[in-house]
Amino acid sequence: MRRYLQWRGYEVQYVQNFTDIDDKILNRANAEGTSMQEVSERYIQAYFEDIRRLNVIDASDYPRVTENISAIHQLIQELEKKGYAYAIDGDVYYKVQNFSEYGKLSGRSLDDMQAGASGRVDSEDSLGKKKQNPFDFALWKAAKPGEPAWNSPWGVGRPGWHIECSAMVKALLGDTIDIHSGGGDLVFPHHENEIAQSEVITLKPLARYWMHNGMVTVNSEKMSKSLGNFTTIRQLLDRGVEPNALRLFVLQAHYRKPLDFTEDAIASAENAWKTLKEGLLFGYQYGQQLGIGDWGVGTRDWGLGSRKGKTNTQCPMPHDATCYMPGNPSTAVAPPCPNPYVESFQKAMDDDFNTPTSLAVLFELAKELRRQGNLLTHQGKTDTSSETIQQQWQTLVHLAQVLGLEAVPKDETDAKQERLSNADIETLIQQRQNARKQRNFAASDLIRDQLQGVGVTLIDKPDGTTVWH
Ligand SMILES: Nc1ncnc2c1ncn2[C@@H]1O[C@H](COP(=O)(O)OP(=O)(O)OP(=O)(O)O)[C@@H](O)[C@H]1O
Repeated sequence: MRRYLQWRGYEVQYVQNFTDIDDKILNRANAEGTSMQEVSERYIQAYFEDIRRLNVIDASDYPRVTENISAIHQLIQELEKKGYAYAIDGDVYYKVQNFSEYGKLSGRSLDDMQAGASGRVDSEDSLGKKKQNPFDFALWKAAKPGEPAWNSPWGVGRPGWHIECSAMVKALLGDTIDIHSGGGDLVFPHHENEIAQSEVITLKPLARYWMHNGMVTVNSEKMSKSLGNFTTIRQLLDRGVEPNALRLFVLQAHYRKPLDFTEDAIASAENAWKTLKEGLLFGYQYGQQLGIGDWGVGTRDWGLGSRKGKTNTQCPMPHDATCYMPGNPSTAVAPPCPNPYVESFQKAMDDDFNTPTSLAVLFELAKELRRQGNLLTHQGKTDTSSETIQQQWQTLVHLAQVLGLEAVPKDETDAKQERLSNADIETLIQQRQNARKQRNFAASDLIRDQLQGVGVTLIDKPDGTTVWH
């Protein structure tokens, strides 16, 4: 999302907060005999390690709750002053009844919710005596013995969960933010409560857009820590799943939809990445053969700066049009000129970040390049002009980069190693025939899959021979 907005010419300030204090962290620290800080720090570092392996750009800021206690105090005091909060026995609660718009994000009405929750007692108010309404929520909690705690106007305690986000948004970004994101499981009560806390103070919308991602599911159930049905990013990467394959796994579904995690889905994302990677490496493999040098490979200053109204004089295509200038280029490949692929990609992404459709554009290009590559390898020529192929490749590299998908050969020989001659293919087919005769199907499947991975499909004929394309 961030890369796309930058590519469209927006300046993006992206703040991502860490909840470094909550009941689960405290329980873990107690179980381990360590401190809350120690547990939080360990998982924050683990998070950075994993997310960077996935090629996710760092946020502009990573505020933590424990670093924003005074901003939290200030907000709670303002809420109290305006009659939206009340203190009782060292706790402070938000009075939902006083906010007439409570429930507007999730489409719930307080009256309906109250009817459905009569007699309900929750863990924040174990005796059911402190809250005036069961949907009032804690802004500040009196400290229990042994818990980390801060002095406050209401006594020693710690912040409730929801207030941290309102306080950090206000402190770091201002009254209204453009986009607020988060998991769909947070719409109620978390985001609803954020709105309630922020908007009665600022009298402005908290966010212009809410982007809620669908849940990753396992057998149609949410993948979660508490259910224990999770596989971590690290487990997947450590067993050899490529970061880009994981990206594809996520991007192939629209972000608002659920995403079912299965081994088959990961395997199919890995296959998809092989196809895309082949396309992304095309220029490094065939640029020389097509007689147009390295196509900008090695030049690292393409298109820096704003995309608006600038003509890229370095564009290798003979034309007058404005070339695309991504805000954050990290590849050494020249940007493409305007073309229907770029338009389709942009149209899909402008439609609430429709990544499945935008990926289809990438695969169309990758498959076309694979076709060209096969022709060049096996016939030594193609009917399509070098300029056209060059544009297709540059388009693919740049659009893929907008989705954080990148592939660069480790060294120049690397790419060539993946190139098989006709004789190589025939030899592999023969080896596969031998394996099949010996009923070693694991070996024969491996050869077929390896060939498929580089774009060579084998077709077994009824007469026992194998042809390929
Ligand atoms: N299965 C999931 N798919 C997508 N996002 C998720 C999923 N589970 C949690 N999130 C998001 O991750 C963030 C952290 O959530 P949280 O710590 O509550 O995880 P959790 O696994 O649901 O925890 P627990 O099971 O202990 O309640 C939230 O933004 C949440 O919306």
